Amino acid sequence: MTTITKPPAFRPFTLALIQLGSIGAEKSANLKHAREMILKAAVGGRKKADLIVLPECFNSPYGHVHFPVYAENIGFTSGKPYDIANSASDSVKMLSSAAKEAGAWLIGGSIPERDVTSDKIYNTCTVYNPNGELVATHRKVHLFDIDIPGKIKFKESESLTGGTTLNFFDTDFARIGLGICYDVRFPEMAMTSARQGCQLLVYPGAFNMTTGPLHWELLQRARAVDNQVYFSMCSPARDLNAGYHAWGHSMVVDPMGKVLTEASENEVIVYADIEPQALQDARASIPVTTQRRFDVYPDVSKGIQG
Ligand SMILES: O=C(O)CCC(=O)C(=O)O
Repeated sequence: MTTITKPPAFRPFTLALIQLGSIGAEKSANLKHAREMILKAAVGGRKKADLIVLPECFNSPYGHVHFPVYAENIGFTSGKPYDIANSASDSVKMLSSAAKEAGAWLIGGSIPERDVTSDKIYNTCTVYNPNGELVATHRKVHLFDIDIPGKIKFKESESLTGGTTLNFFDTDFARIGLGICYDVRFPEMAMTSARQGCQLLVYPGAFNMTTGPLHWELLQRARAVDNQVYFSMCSPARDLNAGYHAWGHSMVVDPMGKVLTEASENEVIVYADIEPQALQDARASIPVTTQRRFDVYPDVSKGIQG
């Protein structure tokens, strides 16, 4: 059983979401554009961004046929130093050097990852500190397999495997929990991260034109209010010439469920100031975190991980 350490002191910081556009077939062009946008995001707000986020599947078109073609070997083991210079992943190398140049923490959206030992492919988020070190990864746990007749059918499990761990990382300003897109529909995951001390949960995502208008904001506000945490999802920009039409609307929600910032559907960088006081006020005024009745129902966050 892993012991969960005390989270770092929660301090004010600036979060930047890159709603990336122009994601095409050429991976090197996608990486070049993402790099330029990371450097732009670092300095483009009212204050310097402390944490920058890219969207789900930022280095390739979105679709199960593309994942095996664009998949890269990363080979990260949690808790062990990672040798960036000898990484087999061009995306990891770019993200590492961009985080270092930006001098900011970076949640590198997600990329298709091929695990060399098993040959399985995962939808994987990688995280970098301002020195460019790869400090955490998250493999999408819940695969996006849905079929809404006449609207959208998508089956990630045709080429991907679901991850088996929940993941967070510590910065000098907050503990941040990770998920990817469809993971947001499973409240147990966000609840577990919050109970492990995360003050902000970040899920790179790419909702669509059917579930986006109905559920994108609803789910984020629900997860924020359930857990009295900051919650954020970062989407690609909508491209009607692409095979998959992303909803866009990258957003940041505060612990009371208020939307602090929301993108349109175009390429844009949006910023939010994260204030610990808002989390403390929410928990003090509506004290659900101390009113839970584990004598009536079980604490499902126990025993999942930790
Ligand atoms: O849950 C949804 O409606 C969309 C999920 C999705 O697009 C994804 O997991 O990539």
